[in-house]
Amino acid sequence: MLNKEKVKLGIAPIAWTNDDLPDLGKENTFEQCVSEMALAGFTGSEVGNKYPKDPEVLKKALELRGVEICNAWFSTFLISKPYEETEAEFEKHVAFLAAMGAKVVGVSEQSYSTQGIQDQPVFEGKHEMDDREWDLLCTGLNRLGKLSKEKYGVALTFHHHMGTVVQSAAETDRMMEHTDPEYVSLLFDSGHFAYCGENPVEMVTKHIKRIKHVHLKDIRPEVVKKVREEKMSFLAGVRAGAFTIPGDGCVEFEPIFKVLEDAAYEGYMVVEAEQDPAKANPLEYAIRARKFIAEKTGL
Ligand SMILES: O=C1C[C@@H](O)[C@H](O)[C@@H](O)C1=O
Ligand SMILES: [Co+2]
Repeated sequence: MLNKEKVKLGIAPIAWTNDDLPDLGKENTFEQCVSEMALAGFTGSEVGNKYPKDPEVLKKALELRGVEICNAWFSTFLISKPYEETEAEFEKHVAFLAAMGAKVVGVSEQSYSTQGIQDQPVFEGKHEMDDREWDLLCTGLNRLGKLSKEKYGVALTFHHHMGTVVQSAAETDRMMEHTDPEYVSLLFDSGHFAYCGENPVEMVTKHIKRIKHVHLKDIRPEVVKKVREEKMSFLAGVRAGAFTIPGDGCVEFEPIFKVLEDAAYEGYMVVEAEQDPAKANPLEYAIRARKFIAEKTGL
């Protein structure tokens, strides 16, 4: 059994309103989103664009609903911009998270990322880093992680992601190997490994000692096949329903939960399933996801 005191459950606002595709869920308000998260039985949330920027205002709205902020995405540009530029933005972001009481920050290297490019097939043309870029990335992550840990008590967790320089198992392994475990941990996202054809169970097993945040994301394999065959972009795939809640796709979650349980994982598991809210009612899917987690883990 996963330890109820140590493992908390969150859900990402991206199922209600998608910051990368603002027309998806534009009618859904911040209040509806966080109220429905609470109603479905989640106590943690990540941060969306509609969330109040003032930490006190946000805290009050969340406390009323028994929800807290557990993480927020941060895009780094360590291999394409001067380190200082990324650090200045990162520090503001981490200060906000620390004020909200979050324990981790989820970082993704977005230099040359194809994730937001509408007409770029997600399975083609991804940037491959050379040795110099690998060094810039890993050195930069260590520096950012040291800053967030030592100044704010927030752990840097790295999010591997489709269309980015760290997408595959080999790229994730290399990033982990060349960063300092003191300062850089992994944000394990089951959906992104499954999407690019990697085995999420192998990846969670290999990196469990350094995983400090988990995204529970599932994929619809028939949609991902279509994305590959029809050379669709990442965002076109999202619209078509490539992602869904855990238990609704082909990812095997039982062995993933078992690895987390055996390692006495402590931290958040966050349901993250961006899809069109007009087709997949966010409250309904949140309730289904919560039920699935309860059935499989006892949480
Ligand atoms: O953690 C994530 C944040 C999103 O913005 C992203 O595109 C999604 O796929 C994801 O895993
Ligand atoms: Co994710």
